[in-house]
Amino acid sequence: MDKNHFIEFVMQTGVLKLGEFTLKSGRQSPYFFNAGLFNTGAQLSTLANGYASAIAESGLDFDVLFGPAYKGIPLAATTSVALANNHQLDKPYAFNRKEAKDHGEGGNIVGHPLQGKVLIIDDVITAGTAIREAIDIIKANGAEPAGVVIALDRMEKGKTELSAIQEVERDYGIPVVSIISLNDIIDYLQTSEDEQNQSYLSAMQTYRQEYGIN
Ligand SMILES: O=P(O)(O)OC[C@H]1O[C@H](OP(=O)(O)OP(=O)(O)O)[C@H](O)[C@@H]1O
Ligand SMILES: O=C(O)c1cc(=O)[nH]c(=O)[nH]1
Repeated sequence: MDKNHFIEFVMQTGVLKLGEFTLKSGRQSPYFFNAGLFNTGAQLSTLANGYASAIAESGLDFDVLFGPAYKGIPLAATTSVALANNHQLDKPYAFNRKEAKDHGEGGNIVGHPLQGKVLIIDDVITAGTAIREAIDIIKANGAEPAGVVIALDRMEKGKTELSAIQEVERDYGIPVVSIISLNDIIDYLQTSEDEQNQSYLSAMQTYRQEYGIN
């Protein structure tokens, strides 16, 4: 699936919405990507195929897929299925509990132990907080991060003039692979014949000027 088809897919499913939203970072954004709305088997299958292709094309070497709670959980589970079905890559996966369990098997990692090189799979990166927390969990378990795969790179500044993603790549020496970026969404809106889409374009461009890296 190319980038424009992926954008059509996320707009049709309501995952990508244009409007007014408050982000985890406190930023007021004219768009929001809610991966929780990939909520049918067919949608998850299409999404997982997209992630699996991005992983296979990246050539990233890893031992375990890790989906940070909560929205990373179905992403890791379904992408591991797509990697096995489409790419003959049978990789183990894991996810964390946000609150540690103190009975039964205990702990806060579910699935395969975090060992060796761990590939993080998540929905979006804005300021990078969630990814840094995921890397801390991987390191606390004695494993090392191998890279990050996300659906949407919002291309926003992190703590410096670099993007949050560039800072993660610099600080941890790992690649971040994304299916689409903010620039792809703006390009798509620019060529869209839908008047409502067109009307959000200037808000998107203003937001990119304020928080974006270019
Ligand atoms: O780069 P950041 O500024 O950290 O923002 C992006 C993160 O915020 C959301 O997760 P959230 O922590 O809200 O958890 P959820 O998966 O439980 O919705 C989203 O799923 C990303 O992981
Ligand atoms: O920055 C966030 O909190 C955020 C942005 C976005 O597009 N989607 C999301 O789930 N969280």
